[in-house]
Amino acid sequence: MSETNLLAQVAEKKIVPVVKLDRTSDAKPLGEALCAGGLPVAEVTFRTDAAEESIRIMKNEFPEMMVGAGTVVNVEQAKRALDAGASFLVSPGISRTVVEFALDNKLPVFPGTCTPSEVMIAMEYGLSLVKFFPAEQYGGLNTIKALAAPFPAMKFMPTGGINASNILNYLAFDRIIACGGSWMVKDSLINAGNFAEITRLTAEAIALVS
Ligand SMILES: O=C(O)C(=O)C[C@H](O)[C@H](O)COP(=O)(O)O
Repeated sequence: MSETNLLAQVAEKKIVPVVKLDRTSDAKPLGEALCAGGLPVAEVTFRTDAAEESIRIMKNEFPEMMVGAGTVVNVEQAKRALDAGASFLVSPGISRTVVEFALDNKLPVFPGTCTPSEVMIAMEYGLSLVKFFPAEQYGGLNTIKALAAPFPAMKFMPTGGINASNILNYLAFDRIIACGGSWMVKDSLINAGNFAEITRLTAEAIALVS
């Protein structure tokens, strides 16, 4: 998928569920739960060893899903994400080697930023969307508004501490195209196999932002 199409899809959905999977066997039911809730999107974080295979499983089982890799902190993980079929990469911070690998492989990449210098590094690479992480802890919407002002072409995807009670505040700012978050896909729900609750929270989140 081209970066333009991917950005359009992310902007349409407005939410990117950030997932941590301990077991690859949860990948299929989680994909099902997200699709059933109306949000066929997942950022599967490389915080666990299950990430690579889970991305592969979700892409195979649900070809319509937009499955990206999160917490990509080095090129080795970026390669594994590409090999598994990830549609995009997200990092908690900005790594030049990860961004260069993504650009060389035409894989959309959304690095984490929270300072003007980091946004400027993203701009040097021609990126048009960055993650703002950790959003709530770094001052939330007020900080994003101040940070966005000098960079009129840059769009932001805040992540960290966002949930059903504050997402609408973020999305009301037109430079924020989507928010990342784990509130509808909490580890505790996944590990308990409570996929019905994941579908319910996902549907609730989609209804909220629609
Ligand atoms: O691992 C990464 O690369 C991250 O960026 C961390 C996740 O984005 C946040 O953990 C999600 O934040 P919560 O919605 O507050 O759970």
